Amino acid sequence: KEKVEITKEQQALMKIITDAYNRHQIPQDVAKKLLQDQYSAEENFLLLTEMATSQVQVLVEFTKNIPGFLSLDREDQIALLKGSAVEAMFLRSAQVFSRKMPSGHTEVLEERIRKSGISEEFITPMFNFYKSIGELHMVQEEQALLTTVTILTPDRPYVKDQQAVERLQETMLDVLRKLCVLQHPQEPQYFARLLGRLTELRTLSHYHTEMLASWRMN
Ligand SMILES: O=C(Nc1ccccc1F)[C@H](C1CCCCC1)n1c(-c2ccc(Cl)cc2)nc2cc(F)c(F)cc21
Repeated sequence: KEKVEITKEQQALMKIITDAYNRHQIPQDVAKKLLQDQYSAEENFLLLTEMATSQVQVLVEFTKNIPGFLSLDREDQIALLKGSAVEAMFLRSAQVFSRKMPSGHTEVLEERIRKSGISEEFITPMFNFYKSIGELHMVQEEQALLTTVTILTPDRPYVKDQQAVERLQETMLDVLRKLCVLQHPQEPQYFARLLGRLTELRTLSHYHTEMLASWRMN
């Protein structure tokens, strides 16, 4: 049984990324807003556009703290941000949904989202994803690293130097793999499950344009 050990520099890398991830949170808490009031489909659509816009700004600030990201070709940095923005937003939504809340709050939140204006056909795949993320009970380091791995996806459209992105992603995947083994010793396939979520995330993100276009306005 090989002894898994996170090196000093991997520890430092994880701390930089996790601190940045926690620092660059969404200003106003969307879950709190949704729990406080019931909004019309139009108001919900507006709220979504506001949240998604602020999320992109948060993502740009966050990526500046990923060691090596700013050394990538400038145009590739933009291609990575554009290519991962929707996935990062669904990943953040899933993490918001999976947060521990007082009993009954998650059910109200789910109901408000179901009734927000999203068309029926997307509700099930979306909540299946949110629940599969919730079941992982990720620690914040894993959440931060998973978002980082998502951003550093080499095969995004228009990325020129895919090798450079691949090297960075490999670095993050190595830390994430070790962290998973150490955090979930009783579940050797945990890391594989985690990466499997990224496939589900990509599929969900393909629906994004249609989800917006089919928003049920009264
Ligand atoms: O604000 C949102 N997500 C979000 C965006 C950026 C940062 C953080 C976020 F949570 C929207 C709201 C918007 C207002 C109407 C209800 C859904 N949202 C989604 C979501 C995201 C995108 C599509 Cl196309 C359909 C639903 N899933 C959510 C799950 C939650 F637990 C949650 F609290 C909010 C959620």
